[in-house]
Amino acid sequence: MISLHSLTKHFGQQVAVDGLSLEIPAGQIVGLLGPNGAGKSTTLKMLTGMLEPTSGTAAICGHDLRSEPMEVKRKVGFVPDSGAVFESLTGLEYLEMIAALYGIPAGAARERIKQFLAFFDLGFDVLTDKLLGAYSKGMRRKVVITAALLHNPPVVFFDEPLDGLDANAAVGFKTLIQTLAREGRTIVYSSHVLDVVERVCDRVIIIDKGRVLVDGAPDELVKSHDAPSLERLFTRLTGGGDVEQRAEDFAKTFRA
Ligand SMILES: Nc1ncnc2c1ncn2[C@@H]1O[C@H](COP(=O)(O)OP(=O)(O)OP(=O)(O)O)[C@@H](O)[C@H]1O
Repeated sequence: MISLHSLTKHFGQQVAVDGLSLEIPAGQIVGLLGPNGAGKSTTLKMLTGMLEPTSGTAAICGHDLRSEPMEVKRKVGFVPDSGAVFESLTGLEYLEMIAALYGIPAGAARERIKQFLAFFDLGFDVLTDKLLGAYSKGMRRKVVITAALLHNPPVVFFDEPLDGLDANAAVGFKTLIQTLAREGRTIVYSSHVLDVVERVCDRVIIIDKGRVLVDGAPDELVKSHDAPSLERLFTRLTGGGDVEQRAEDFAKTFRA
């Protein structure tokens, strides 16, 4: 469903993504993890057509990123970590604009938007009474998630999707993505919240400096590395093994 072939991105001298090659089949929820600056967002931006690779390529549902960029965009939904939206539109104006870009008829789009509102337990007026710039962070995130899923894409990329969602919305969201995957959609989920990743994802890929460190089912990775949890495995692999000791030592420097 998603194939990466030596996907690479340089920013000047810096190598952000270093020859990633991966196969992700339909119906899988893949957690893409890595420390700050590892290359996660850059990878997702290339896979959604927002950044051009320096070399290598990828295919989504058989469509090549470079030669069929519009087909790729039709097949993917993306919730970026920035949560950026057009702040001078209302939520409804924004979602109707997104629906029009994907060629969804106005009536069908309105019905679908109402289903998302019901899922998030929101009234229709929240989409009409304010500009997006005045929305709370969680409300904006709900609109961005709706926008990413409105055209019913077979592949969805989430970059830190729970950021700003309240506990109820987060629980509903986790169930939603697990159900979407069971129905054959492919989900790539990038997050720093490792206990959620451990519970939700079928497969975890940890990258650092743009390269894959480990790739496998979370429980198997934890077992094969003899680690107590995914969080511990992550810190061990990414140079954070002594983080607690360093935090303790640093805290002592605050003593009067
Ligand atoms: N537009 C850009 N111009 C220059 N360098 C960039 C740009 N975008 C990303 N980088 C660099 O590429 C590297 C990878 O960044 P990226 O945002 O992909 O990391 P990340 O794994 O998503 O990190 P985080 O967990 O902090 O969000 C970083 O060193 C970053 O500074």
